[in-house]
Amino acid sequence: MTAEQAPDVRPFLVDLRGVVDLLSRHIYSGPHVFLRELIQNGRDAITARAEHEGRRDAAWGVRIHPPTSVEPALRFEDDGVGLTADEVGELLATVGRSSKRDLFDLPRAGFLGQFGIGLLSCFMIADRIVVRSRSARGGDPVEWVGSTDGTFTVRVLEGAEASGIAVGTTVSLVPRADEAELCSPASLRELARRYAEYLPIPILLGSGDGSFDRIGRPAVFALTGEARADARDDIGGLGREVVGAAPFEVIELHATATDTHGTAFVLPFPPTPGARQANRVYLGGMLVDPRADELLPDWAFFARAVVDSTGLRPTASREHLIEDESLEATRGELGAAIRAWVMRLAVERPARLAEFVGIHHLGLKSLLLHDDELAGFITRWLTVETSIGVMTIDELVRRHPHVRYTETVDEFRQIAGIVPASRAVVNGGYVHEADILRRLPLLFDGVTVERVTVSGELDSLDVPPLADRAAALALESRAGAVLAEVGCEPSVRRFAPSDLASLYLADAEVLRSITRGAARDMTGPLWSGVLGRIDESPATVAGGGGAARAKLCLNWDNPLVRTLAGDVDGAVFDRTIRLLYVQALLAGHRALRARERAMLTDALTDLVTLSLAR
Ligand SMILES: Nc1ncnc2c1ncn2[C@@H]1O[C@H](COP(=O)(O)OP(=O)(O)OP(=O)(O)O)[C@@H](O)[C@H]1O
Repeated sequence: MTAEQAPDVRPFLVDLRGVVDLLSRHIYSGPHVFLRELIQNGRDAITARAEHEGRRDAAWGVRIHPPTSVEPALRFEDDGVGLTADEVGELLATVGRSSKRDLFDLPRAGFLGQFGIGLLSCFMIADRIVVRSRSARGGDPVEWVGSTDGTFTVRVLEGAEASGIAVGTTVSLVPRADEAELCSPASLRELARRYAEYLPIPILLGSGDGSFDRIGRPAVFALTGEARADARDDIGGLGREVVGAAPFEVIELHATATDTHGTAFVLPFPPTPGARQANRVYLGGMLVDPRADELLPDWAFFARAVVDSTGLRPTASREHLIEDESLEATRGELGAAIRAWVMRLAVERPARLAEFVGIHHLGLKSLLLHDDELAGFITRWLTVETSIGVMTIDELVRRHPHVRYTETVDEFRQIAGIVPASRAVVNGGYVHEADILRRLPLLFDGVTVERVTVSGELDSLDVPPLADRAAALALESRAGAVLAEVGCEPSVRRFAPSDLASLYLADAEVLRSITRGAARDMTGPLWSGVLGRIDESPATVAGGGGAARAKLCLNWDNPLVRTLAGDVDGAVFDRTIRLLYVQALLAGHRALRARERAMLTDALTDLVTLSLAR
């Protein structure tokens, strides 16, 4: 070939068997979608006929005839615009060719199809597709027969064969034995309902005796204005179906950007952790995605939406939405509607908002950290655990404008046991809790927050009265000698209730260091060395790990502790202190180390022996 010779331009050759395999295995989720594609083609053909004739007949629809013992083919009839002989060759026999794109190759408004592959999905259940059609534009009817081997025939029907064929199209296919179940009346009904129950055209399922069952119901979820108000009960009923229980609330949704209308149902229970949003999306009344999780913003985890749209775009499989600008804009508008509902609830029905927050508090907590405006409305209705009981943040800041909180659940448990009601402390140990508490000064005028620690609270406990100070100090030093072996330091204080003799208290870092110590005892030399170095590191020592020790807080108001401060026999004193130590550990839900278990057994045995000897 010389440089001047025109290149030999040739089209790609397509092996239809490969295309069918591609569609069935990699594009569509399964063979059942063939019915959706047929219904969609019928619906588009009716739209095209209405355009062509300038009128729409309400009776135009689609009729599905399930296979019978007499007639093994599934027949699918529509009253659409039909096809001429030329169109059949052009549109049905060319993979990827569609009449539903405009001059600029964009999807035509009002039409559901656009990719020019839908009809091929029928090859997933049958080896031959027979299409008979009469065009509304005139001419004789035509028959197109396509096979999985990639061949097709076209013939014009005349005379007796043509008589009785009305304007519209009939697709016939004999399902392969392995797909026969899919074409049973029950399965066809289920599929037609799933995909097309909201299509605004008659969809009739033949029962075999010439009668038809109409499938479909009004798309109440997409109604607006007065019609919506009239359909309140039906919308509530749909909500029960979607949510599995009566929805907490029903919110009207609109997104003008994509002509999307629908309803969000607020869950009456918290969603399971990690659950997807599962919103139902219809395009032009046909189901696209029953579990779309990209329709609403992530934060709207408490709602399940059902919407119908003409502006959102489906993927080629028509089973998902394309993540594009229009979906983003829609998400924004629908999110704004849900947010507006929350705000309205706060102003108009605060008690109901409190109920909502009570149900969804876990998820809402993470949301509030990122949304100041919502936080302003919702935070006060969140409940928190405090040392004087569970209460709303509203009540907390009214009773204690200076909010004292702990960073961990462990610290909270320890502190809650010793602080008086006037110095209530809030448990900030649950997920997001401390972050929310720290933001309270920004949300409420005059509120301040303070993080409290175990050692700080211990320091603020009352000391014994002046007259008893010497005896208390002597008790501390005598008990200190006993507890040195377990690295614990006694501290004599006064706290309620007085029948509580001792408390084991330790800051978070001290507890971590104790855990590392226990691990060191159990692991080999390598880990032992690593864990040891953590305790010796400057950061740990500075943080208290090296110097700070766990405290056994002895209650000066307790009669046993007072007795111990008196003239008690050395052996009895030692054993009693050890028992108080172990008892405090157990009461604080601390795991006993080997040496503490031994301490418990020995102390009990010794005390019993001593008392028997007397
Ligand atoms: N029942 C029908 N009546 C009239 N024309 C039809 C019918 N079914 C298919 N066609 C014509 O055949 C073309 C190809 O149909 P096909 O279902 O393969 O793709 P599509 O509907 O255009 O797009 P999609 O792949 O998105 O469904 C259609 O664009 C339409 O012009």
